[in-house]
Amino acid sequence: MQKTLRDSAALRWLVLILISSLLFSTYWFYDFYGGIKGLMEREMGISSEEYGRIMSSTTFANVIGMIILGGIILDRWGIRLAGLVFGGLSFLGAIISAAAVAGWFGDDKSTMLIWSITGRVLFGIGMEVVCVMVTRTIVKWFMGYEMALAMALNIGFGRLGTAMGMAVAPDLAAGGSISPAFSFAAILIGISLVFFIIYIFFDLKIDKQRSESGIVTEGEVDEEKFRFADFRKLITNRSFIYIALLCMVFYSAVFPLLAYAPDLLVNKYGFSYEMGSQGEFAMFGSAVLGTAFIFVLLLIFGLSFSMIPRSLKKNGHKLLSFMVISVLFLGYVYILRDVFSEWLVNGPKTASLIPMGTILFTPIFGSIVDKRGKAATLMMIGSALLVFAYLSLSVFNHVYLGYLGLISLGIAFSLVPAAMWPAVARIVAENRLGTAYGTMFTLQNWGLAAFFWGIGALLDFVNRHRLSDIEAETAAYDYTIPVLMLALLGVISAWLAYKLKQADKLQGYGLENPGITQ
Ligand SMILES: C[C@H](N)C(=O)N[C@@H](CCCCN)C(=O)O
Repeated sequence: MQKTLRDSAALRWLVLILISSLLFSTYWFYDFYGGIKGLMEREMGISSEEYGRIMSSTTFANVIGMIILGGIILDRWGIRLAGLVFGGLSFLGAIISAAAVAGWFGDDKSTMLIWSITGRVLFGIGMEVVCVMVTRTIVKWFMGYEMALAMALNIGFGRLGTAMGMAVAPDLAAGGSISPAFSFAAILIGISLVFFIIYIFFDLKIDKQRSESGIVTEGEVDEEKFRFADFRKLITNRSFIYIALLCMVFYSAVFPLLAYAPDLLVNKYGFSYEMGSQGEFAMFGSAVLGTAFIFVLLLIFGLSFSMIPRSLKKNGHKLLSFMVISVLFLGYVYILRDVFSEWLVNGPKTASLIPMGTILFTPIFGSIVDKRGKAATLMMIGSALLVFAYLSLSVFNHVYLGYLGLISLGIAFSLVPAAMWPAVARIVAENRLGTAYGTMFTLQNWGLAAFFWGIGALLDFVNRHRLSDIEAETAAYDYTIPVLMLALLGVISAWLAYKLKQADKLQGYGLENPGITQ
C-alpha cells in the first residue's frame, strides 16, 4: 500500500503538537479564572455565587445539545472547516470575556457580568467541539500506531494549560488588574489557531494522498455521518449508560473544584494569593529549568541503561530504575526546595500542582491499562480516592492532610480519565466515537453547569452571616459543606464504576482485559 504522511513518526508527533496547542490554550482559558477568583470578586464586585455563574455559563449552550450539534457539523464539514469555525468561536468568546473585564462594554457590575457570561457561553461551545475534533484528528493520524499514548499526551497538553493558567494568572494580574490575565489567555487561543491553520496543510495533503491511494477521505465516509438510529442504540447500551453517567458525576466532582481550589487553600489553610520575596518570574523560571534538568538526567539514565547488555539487566532492572528515579526525584525536590517552600504556601501555585501531576501520571496509568487492563477496577479506585481527597480537604483541618488530599485528587484525576477514554473506544464502534464523545461531553456539561454554580451558591449560603466580614477580609469562607458535597459525588462515581464493571461482565467488552493484545 502507498505510504501517506501518517506513516512518518516525526510527522505524526508534529501533527499532535500542532493540534494539541488548541487544547493547551482552551484549557488555559477554561481554568485560569480559579487562580484569580479572589481578585475577580474584588475588582468586579461580584459574589462567589456570581463567580460560579460565570464559570457555569461555559456549559449553558452545551447542556441543550450544542456539542452533539457540533459533532454532527464536524461529521458533515470535516476537521478543517469545523476546526476553524469552532476554534474561532472559542477565540471570539475569549475576546468578548477579555473586553468585558476591561470595561469595554461598560464598567458597572451587571454589564461586566452579562458580557463575561456571553463570552464564556460562546467560548464553551467552541472549546468542547474543539475537544471532540482534536480527538477525531488523533484517531485519523494515530489509528494503528501509538493511539493511546497520543491521547494521553494530548490530555497532558490540556492539563499543562490548566496548570499554567492557574499558576501564572495571578502573576499576570499582579499589577492590580485582572484584565492582562484575560487578554493573555485570549491571545494564546489566537496563537493556537495559527498552529491549527498550519495543520490544515497537512490535513489537505493526507486527504489527497488517501484519495489517490484509494482510501476514502473523511468527508466521503458515509458511515461517519450521524444517524439517529445509532444514537438510540448508543444511549440504550448499559455499559455506555454507566460510563457516560460516571463521566458526568466524576468530572462534576473534579473540574468545578479546580475553579475553587486556590481559593479553598487561601481560605481554609491561610495560603496566599501573592508570592513571597523571591519574585514570581524568577521562581517560575527556576522551576521550569529544574524540570528541564531532571528530564535531561532521565534521558541520560535511559540511554545509558539501554546500553547495558540484556543479560546483566535482566534481573533487578525494575528495582534499579525505581531507585534511580527516586534519587533523581529527591534530588529534584532538594534543588527546588526554595521554590517548593514558596509555592506550597501560595494557593494558585499549589493548586496548579494537581493538573501538573496528571501530565506525568495519565500516560503511566494509560500504559498500565494498555498492558494489564483492569480499566473498570481502576475507575473504581480513582473514584474512591476522590472520596478520601474530599474528606481530607473538608472535615479535617490539618494542612498535611490537605496536601495528601490534593495528591489523592491528582492521582484520581489521572486514573479515571486514563481508564475511561480508551474504554469508550471498546464499548462503541470506531465510526460512532464522535457521537459517543459528544453525548458524554453533553452529560458532563449538565453536571458541570450544576456544580460550577452550585459550589459558589452553597459557599455564599453557608457563609451568609459573615459575607461582609469576608469582603472586608476580616473573615474567611468556610468550604466544609461544599467540599463534603463533592465527596458524595465520589461515592456515586465509585458505585457507577462498579455497575460498569458488572455490565461489562454481562456484555463482554473486555474492559478488564489488556488493551494491547499482540
Ligand atoms: C473538557 C472535555 N469535555 C473533557 O472531558 N476532556 C477530557 C479529555 C477527553 C479526551 C478524549 N479523548 C479531560 O479529561 O480533560
